Amino acid sequence: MPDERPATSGTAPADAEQWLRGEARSVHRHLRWIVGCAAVTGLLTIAQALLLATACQRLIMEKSAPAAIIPLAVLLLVLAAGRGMVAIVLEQRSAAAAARIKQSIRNRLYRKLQSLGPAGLVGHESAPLAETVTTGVDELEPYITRFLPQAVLAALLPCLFLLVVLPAEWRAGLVLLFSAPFIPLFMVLIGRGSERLHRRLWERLSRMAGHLLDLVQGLPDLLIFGAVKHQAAAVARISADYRIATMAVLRVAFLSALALEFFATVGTAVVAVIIGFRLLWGVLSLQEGLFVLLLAPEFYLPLRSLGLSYHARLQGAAAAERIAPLLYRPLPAGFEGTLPAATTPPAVTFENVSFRYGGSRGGVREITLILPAGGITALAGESGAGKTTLARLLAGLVRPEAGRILIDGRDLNECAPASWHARLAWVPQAPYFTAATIRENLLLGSPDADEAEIAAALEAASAASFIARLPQGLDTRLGDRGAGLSGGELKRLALARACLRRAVLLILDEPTAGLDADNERLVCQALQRLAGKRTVLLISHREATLACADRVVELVDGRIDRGGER
Ligand SMILES: Nc1ncnc2c1ncn2[C@@H]1O[C@H](COP(=O)(O)OP(=O)(O)OP(=O)(O)O)[C@@H](O)[C@H]1O
Repeated sequence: MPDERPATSGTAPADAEQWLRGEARSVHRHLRWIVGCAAVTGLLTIAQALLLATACQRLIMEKSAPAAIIPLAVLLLVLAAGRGMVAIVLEQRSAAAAARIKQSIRNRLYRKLQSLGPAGLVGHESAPLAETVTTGVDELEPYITRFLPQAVLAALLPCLFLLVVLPAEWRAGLVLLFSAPFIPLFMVLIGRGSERLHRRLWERLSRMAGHLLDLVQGLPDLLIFGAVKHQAAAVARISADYRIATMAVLRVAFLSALALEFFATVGTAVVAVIIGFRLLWGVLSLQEGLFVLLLAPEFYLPLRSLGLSYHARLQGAAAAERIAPLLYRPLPAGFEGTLPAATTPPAVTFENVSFRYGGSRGGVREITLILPAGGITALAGESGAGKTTLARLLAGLVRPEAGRILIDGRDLNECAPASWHARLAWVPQAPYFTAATIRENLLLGSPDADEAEIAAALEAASAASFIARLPQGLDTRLGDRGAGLSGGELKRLALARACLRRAVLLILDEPTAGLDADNERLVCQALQRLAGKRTVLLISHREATLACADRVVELVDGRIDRGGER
């Protein structure tokens, strides 16, 4: 069931692990089952030890016939089966709790990323973000399915065992009582060092993921430039870094397992020696001695398992440290406002707008410009002059550092990106296409469009003719990033997609790049038909395209060149 909770807001928790435990509380029904299973496991273990000790007492000390202990043996088998079933329920409940928590966190993360949009995610690279939403959320699972149940078992079972061992043989009970704290103590001491290692492991993993993504996307260029060997060496280096970081984490995990085994073994051995002497001196019955001896390893087992799952704790805590700040990342001020739905084209005013990438590079400066409602305003200028930046500012993909953009007099800064995006359509320089059919790609921004609307949009973007030539027409499947069509055809498809959207503002970045003169003329005619009902911002280097605009504004080095206006 989808999580209907709002994308997380408020102040970020100081301790990410505390946040994760808070999340676990949302599945308290499952957690109660886990605690119940832990208690039942403890009671069944005690009963098993008692039955086994009684059976041995009767067989060895009281020389009973084997047939006399058959009921005890049957009961033992029933208890063993009971323990197995409780273990299955425990596992099922922990897995169900983990699935619920993961689904809820993932939903909220997606919605948070959507609310933040590109403007709110400036400074975040996409590969680590994708890693956080996918692998990062998965890494919470061992924390919930292994560490949390083990922590409950480790808190409950040893106390339960001590309660029955102390009255039976208090000396052995004291050995258990005083040796037990060493296990969590060493677990924490060793674990502290490995927290840093876990963080380093994650950094290496995201670096490797980002590098591999770049590599796969740029493979054709790398092949042509003959840089594959060099890149292969870089991949080998990054993978080696990751391997070294993984080995360091595993070394600590093995070391901690060794320390835990050592204390548990020494503790059990001391209990065995005490019981041995007390049996020898005849002050303890075989039944009592065996009962205590059987419970000694069971006493350490939950503590040892907790120690072993400490690795899962660190892994989950490291993942929570990446997820919680993202979930609680504040929306930029004013992002919550919504623009009312509009059917008329807006008038847009740039008032002294400045933006520089990273606060220092490129961008635009002190732009004052009016895009009249329903008109076509074109931006011209040399490469790097700031045209795309202005389009990105208008689309709300980046926010002005100074100045304001007014939509029908309303500051764009005060509006949630989603309500603004619902009003616009845009054709970027490199439009996004996914591995799906042409129809699915066309319907990306307007899922309800019917056949007649699709046909009209394709006609307007002069895309109908080339689609008609494809054997499967609109049902032709495209590859990744639109593979299967030429650059010019993809441009026309992107334009058709923009026409299809019932938007009141169109932003077109080089819509005619890659088109021949005939198609360019057709697209310009279509644009003129679209204007009137839409405000259009058109970016182009081509004179024939610029000619269809009502007004051409020239950008030079990030500023408007008033002398170049046409
Ligand atoms: N992501 C970025 N990080 C840093 N600087 C950038 C970034 N994107 C663009 N710039 C810089 O901002 C300036 C304006 O870039 P912009 O893409 O707006 O130019 P443009 O006029 O659209 O160029 P073109 O016609 O080549 O597309 C350039 O100097 C560019 O180097």
